[in-house]
Amino acid sequence: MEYSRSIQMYISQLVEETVREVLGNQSNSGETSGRQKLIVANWKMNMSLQTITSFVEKLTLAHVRSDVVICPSFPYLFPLSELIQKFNCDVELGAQDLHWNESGAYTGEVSAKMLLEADCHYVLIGHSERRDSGETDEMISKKVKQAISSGLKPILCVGESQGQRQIGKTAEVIRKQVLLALEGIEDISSLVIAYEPVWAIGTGLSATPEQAQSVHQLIRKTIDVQYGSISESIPLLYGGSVKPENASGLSAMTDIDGALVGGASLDAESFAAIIRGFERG
Ligand SMILES: O=C[C@H](O)COP(=O)(O)O
Repeated sequence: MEYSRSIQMYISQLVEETVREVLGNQSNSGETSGRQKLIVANWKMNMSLQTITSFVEKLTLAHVRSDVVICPSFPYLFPLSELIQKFNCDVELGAQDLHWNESGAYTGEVSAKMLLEADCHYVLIGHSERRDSGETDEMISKKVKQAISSGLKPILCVGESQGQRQIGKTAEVIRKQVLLALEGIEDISSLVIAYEPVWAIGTGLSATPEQAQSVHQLIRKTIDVQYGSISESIPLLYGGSVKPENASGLSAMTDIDGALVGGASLDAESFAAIIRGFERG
């Protein structure tokens, strides 16, 4: 009797060790990070007053569980905020940009204070479409500082071009973009980073989960070297042709904590399907 109990204990110990070993080896999938999934819609210069109403209504009915943020064009922030309250929709608002100064003679710009008044909690900074229009790393860094000091959560966008990837410069470009954007910033507890390879944006050509994971790992490592263990709590989103079909594959990667979705976020059903994909992954 005693003998069979110790065999049983030995077997269950062995099973436990094997399970631990298998899980330990699955560094790229299935591991629980403890980070809540965050799915962000970047509507860019799209939608209308009419379409945002039906969008919020449909998204509310989809009853998604993840943290969801919608970043509309500036004029839609206030009506969207009202719709979110009206339908009791569990999403937060983000802006697509901000200025680094508090106020002044900056025609066409929007301040952090104005975004907070419009009920924004997040703000995209350094999107490649803005970098393309002349936004420099220095401007991006000032915007990140302004967002953090004002109480907005910056979603810092980084990503390499196709040419940079082809000549093997991806790691160098990403590390540089991250470090320059965070130069002189001590408190990064509210930071979110989105990895968006430029060649995957709006092209239908998404990075594979493995390609994205390897850059996300590099970003986390870069933050770790500079800031230590807080790197483990920074949400890292992937963006670039995210669709319902590739969401769960991306989400299964250890360092992919959510998505920044462009085109596929314009339709409430496809956006909800992406959110569900991330919840499954
Ligand atoms: O901000 C979103 C990204 O630019 C991705 O856009 P996309 O999903 O249309 O490729």
